[in-house]
Amino acid sequence: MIKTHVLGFPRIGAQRELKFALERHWRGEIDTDTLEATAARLRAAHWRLQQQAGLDFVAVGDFALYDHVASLIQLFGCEPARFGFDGSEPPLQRYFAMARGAPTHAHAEGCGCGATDPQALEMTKWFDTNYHYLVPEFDEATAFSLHAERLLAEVGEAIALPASPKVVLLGPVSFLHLGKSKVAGFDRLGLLERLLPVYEQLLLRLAARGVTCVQLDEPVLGLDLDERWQQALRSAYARLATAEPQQQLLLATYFSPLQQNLALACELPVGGLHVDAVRAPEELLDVARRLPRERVLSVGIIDGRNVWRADLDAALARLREVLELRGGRLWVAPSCSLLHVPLRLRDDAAVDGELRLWLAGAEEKLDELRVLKRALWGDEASVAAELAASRAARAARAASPRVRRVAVAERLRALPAEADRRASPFAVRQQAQRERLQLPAFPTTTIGSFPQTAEIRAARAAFKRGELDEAAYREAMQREIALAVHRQEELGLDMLVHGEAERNDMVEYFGEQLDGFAFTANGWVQSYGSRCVKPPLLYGDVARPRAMTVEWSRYAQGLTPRPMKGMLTGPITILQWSFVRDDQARADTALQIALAIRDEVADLEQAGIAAIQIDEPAIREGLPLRRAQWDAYLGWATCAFRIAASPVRDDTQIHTHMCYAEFNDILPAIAAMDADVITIETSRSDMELLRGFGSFRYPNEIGPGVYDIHSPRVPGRGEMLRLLRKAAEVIPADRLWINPDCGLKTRQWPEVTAALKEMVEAARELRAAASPQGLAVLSPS
Ligand SMILES: CN1c2c(nc(N)[nH]c2=O)NC[C@@H]1CNc1ccc(C(=O)N[C@@H](CCC(=O)N[C@@H](CCC(=O)N[C@@H](CCC(=O)O)C(=O)O)C(=O)O)C(=O)O)cc1
Ligand SMILES: N[C@@H](CCS)C(=O)O
Ligand SMILES: [Zn+2]
Repeated sequence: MIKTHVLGFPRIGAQRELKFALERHWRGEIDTDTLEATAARLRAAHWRLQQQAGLDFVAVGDFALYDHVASLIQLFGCEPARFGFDGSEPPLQRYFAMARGAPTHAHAEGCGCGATDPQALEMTKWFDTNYHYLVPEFDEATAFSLHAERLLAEVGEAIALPASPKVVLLGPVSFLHLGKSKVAGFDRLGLLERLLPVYEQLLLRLAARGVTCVQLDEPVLGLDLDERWQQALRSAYARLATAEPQQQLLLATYFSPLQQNLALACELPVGGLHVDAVRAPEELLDVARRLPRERVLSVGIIDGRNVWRADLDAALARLREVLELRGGRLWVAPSCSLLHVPLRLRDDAAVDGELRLWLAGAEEKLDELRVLKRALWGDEASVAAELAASRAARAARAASPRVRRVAVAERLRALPAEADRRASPFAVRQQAQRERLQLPAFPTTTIGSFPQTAEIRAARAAFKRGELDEAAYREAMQREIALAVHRQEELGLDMLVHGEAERNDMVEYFGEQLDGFAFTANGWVQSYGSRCVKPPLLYGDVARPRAMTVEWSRYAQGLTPRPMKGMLTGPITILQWSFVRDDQARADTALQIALAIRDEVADLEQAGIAAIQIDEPAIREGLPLRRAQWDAYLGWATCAFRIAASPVRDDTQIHTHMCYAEFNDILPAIAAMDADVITIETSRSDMELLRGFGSFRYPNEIGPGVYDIHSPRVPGRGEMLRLLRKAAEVIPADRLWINPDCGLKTRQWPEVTAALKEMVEAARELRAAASPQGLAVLSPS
């Protein structure tokens, strides 16, 4: 029996209905019922799409108002004690308090309650994707209890449709693995025994509600697991297998090969196993042979991480091989949840007719599953037209003259060996840059963006609708830039930025201007909570037809005698946050982007810009999930960065910026990027992340973030000074810069000016404290 299903579906809505409803709710404009009604409408619409495509189940439990891991924290009753919930608060209020750090009661001015609002749960990247989940917090006191009302209500909605629900949950071992031990040395795996009974209760409740299939995602099977975590999987599933009454448990893995966990995954006593046959095609037949015959094998054959139309002939051939080995009990699915692709692409107004045919968003992928199922049922004739259309579209893409540019390949081939090296070592460059820039000790700067105000977005929306002409749009953006420059001068910042007003997004903006990229009108993908991104589509060889940022930077520099940092996004971040071609190695694509950025760097220097920042926040996120592949990736990724960064003179200062990262994993690679200055996100870790840079003796200059930009809270200079003193314990003071953690685009101007004022004051106090004895008083070296 061949069945089709999805592991999860996008939830934000084709017109971002969920985003707008959430933001209205947070502004107090709509109540909980109205928000919930929007969410229910979206779920029903998405289930209908799944039904229309003939899926055997609709996915339930994949929907979340903010994040599916945060939903599990509530489902399992392990909201961290630090939030101080007393049980009287409505669940949704607690949910958003955890997600956003919002106060549990509105502090009136001078309400005197003395409480500091708890910080939101930490956000971190979901494996190697651009989606952020909220990190569960565990300690010895963590207890679990079942709060299944919301999930059971969603199951009820699906049954009422009527549809057959398959409930999708993160499995117990991945849930613990993805969480964080809040106390040093606390072993969260020890909580498994407490957690499993709650999973058992849940399975019973779901069975009682008529749910016959539960998908338990254990993506940690794609990681290098030590024996303890492997053993945890064994004992967890041995126990869940005995839960009565049994429904079919489908264990799902994705994003990465199983490798040393393959035998384990095949042995676990569950009803079925889903594997990612896109990321690990080489393992499929091995799994098909090993998995006991009575179990379901779910083959993730449609790429859930990318937007290209599938090669259905190849997929059918693979699936038939599996069928031959196993007989029936074959399920067909996308490789992972479709959360990571836009809902619909084939009618996107911004994509030209030729390119549209090459694409498949979530809805189009459902259709591909429909075609595959019919063909596998032996009814290939009924889908012959669809198969032919798919074949023709793939062939057209492969043959399209838009994909290949001979000059790009030739330029890469001819690139001199020294193209990824600066002319002189850092010490020589540092001297030249100090002479040119004349900055004070502890120079202050920001990461690039200033608030993307409603006015900025409205002006851009009007420009895109054709209601504002190009000259008027340019003037509007120049006014914003002038405002940002003026405010920075008033604040007394040392190295200025133009504020990125003209950018819709730090990646999409470049995608819109580079050849080889297309962009969508509505290809939104959730990044976190209500925030979305529209990843550009990188379909062909990359070239830069003209300068992309120079005019804005030149304009901004013309407004001030202080140095203005040019602002670019690096090749790996552009690669990682775009939907990239699947017909050539990612490394080759990265090098092509690097050449385009290199030309922009050279043009900025030519325009008199003395410092150029090349952001690479996604370099850590792009790290393969298996350590054995790290060196190869880091080799080409750092090379791509250096190619972009190296065409400049010694006295042009190259900055890079990274946020979100467990930097310590990749310190040698960060050093190998050889940026003159790196700014990093460190404030939320209380500078602990910086220690690695200290012990590694990171050789160049560093700006450890001194305040968290994710919160509207304005930190005092005392807090910043404390962090800076901690930083100076590990980094020589003459190499320290002072800056926020990341860009300020999501913040409001009043918070920004207040926080930066404190930051500049902190720098002044530090300078005063450091003289006349010299900076050495602050520094260990
Ligand atoms: C640093 N981060 C980024 C990641 N990935 C990227 N591709 N870019 C990033 O910056 N990954 C990690 C983090 C994630 N962080 C964020 C932070 C903020 C957002 C965000 O605010 N997204 C916006 C959409 C941004 C955008 O594209 N804006 C466009 C369109 C704006 C829009 O919605 N226009 C309205 C009309 C507006 C009006 O009339 O007032 C419309 O079209 O209806 C623009 O500025 O032109 C979001 O709203 O979610 C994302 C990730
Ligand atoms: N220059 C970008 C970096 C974000 S990671 C910004 O400031 O928004
Ligand atoms: Zn950042």
